[in-house]
Amino acid sequence: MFSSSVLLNSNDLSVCYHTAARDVIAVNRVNLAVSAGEFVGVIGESGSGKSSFARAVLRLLPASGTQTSGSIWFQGQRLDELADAAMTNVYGKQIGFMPQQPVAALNPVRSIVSQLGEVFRLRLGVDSRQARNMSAAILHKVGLKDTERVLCAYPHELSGGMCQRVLLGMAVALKPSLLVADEPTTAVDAGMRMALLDEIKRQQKDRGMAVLLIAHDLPLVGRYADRLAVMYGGSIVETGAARNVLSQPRHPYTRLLLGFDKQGSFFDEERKTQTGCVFQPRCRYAQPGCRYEKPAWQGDGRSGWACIQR
Ligand SMILES: Nc1ncnc2c1ncn2[C@@H]1O[C@H](COP(=O)(O)OP(=O)(O)OP(=O)(O)O)[C@@H](O)[C@H]1O
Repeated sequence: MFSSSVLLNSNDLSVCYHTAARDVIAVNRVNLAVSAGEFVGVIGESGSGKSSFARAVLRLLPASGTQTSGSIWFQGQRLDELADAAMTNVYGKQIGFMPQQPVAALNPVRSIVSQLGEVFRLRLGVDSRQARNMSAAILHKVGLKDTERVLCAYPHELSGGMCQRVLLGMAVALKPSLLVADEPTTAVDAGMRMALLDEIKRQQKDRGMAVLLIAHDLPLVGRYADRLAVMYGGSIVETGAARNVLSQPRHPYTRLLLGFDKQGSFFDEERKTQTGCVFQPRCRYAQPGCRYEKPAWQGDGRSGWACIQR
């Protein structure tokens, strides 16, 4: 179905959380492929399942979360069946990860050089002096100027944007072919948001690295991504080349996010329909059939949408 340049492929991937109150289907049969060197933005409001999808791909789901269907392929190997030791080797070297909360992701009682240098010491077996030099070089590459000060600093002595750049440096330090970034710009202000996305884009171009960026700001991420996948209620409702999705959104939810249509009611987990279209309770174009009929995907794996009305 996909060309040999496909790096990451999720087939029919589903994730469920088991809680005392009920089971939550966070990701519902998601198919998404990322090609080598491609920048894919996964977009949706809070609760749409973006982070659960990313964490399932990385096999970092919390104990209450289970992959209930599908498979995840990366460079020809099936990630969801890989032994833990083999998966450890994938982290950093093949897939870099930028988590959501920059300050929480860094150890507060260790300096940056200790944390960043460890990546080089443990994974490449270099000594402390080499690790320090490599750390300084990578900080410089991700746009941090005063590298000596940053190396000696503790996370609380840096701004949110600087911590994010440190995390970006850690994620790309071992030259992975894919960077997964989960809402990397949530903790920073608007100006810093664009600077950070500029930096991620630069890293993608310079290194020929693919990027899977999880975010909620569709117009903003659309400026950087080659392709967009729009998620709602655990499903991808539309995907396509960023310029096409932004200029001619097909799915009613994408139209809503881009301001083509007026705001409907907000997503309510309780109203998530199991049979019909997941967006139907909120859709201004909904017809009676939408409550019962699951919309078929119109298009192929690279581009398409799921709506019977449009
Ligand atoms: N650890 C968990 N236990 C139970 N339910 C969870 C857990 N994590 C997420 N969920 C539920 O799974 C669904 C998808 O959540 P997820 O965090 O993946 O969405 P998201 O689009 O990434 O949202 P956000 O942007 O707020 O992180 C939501 O209904 C959420 O409440």
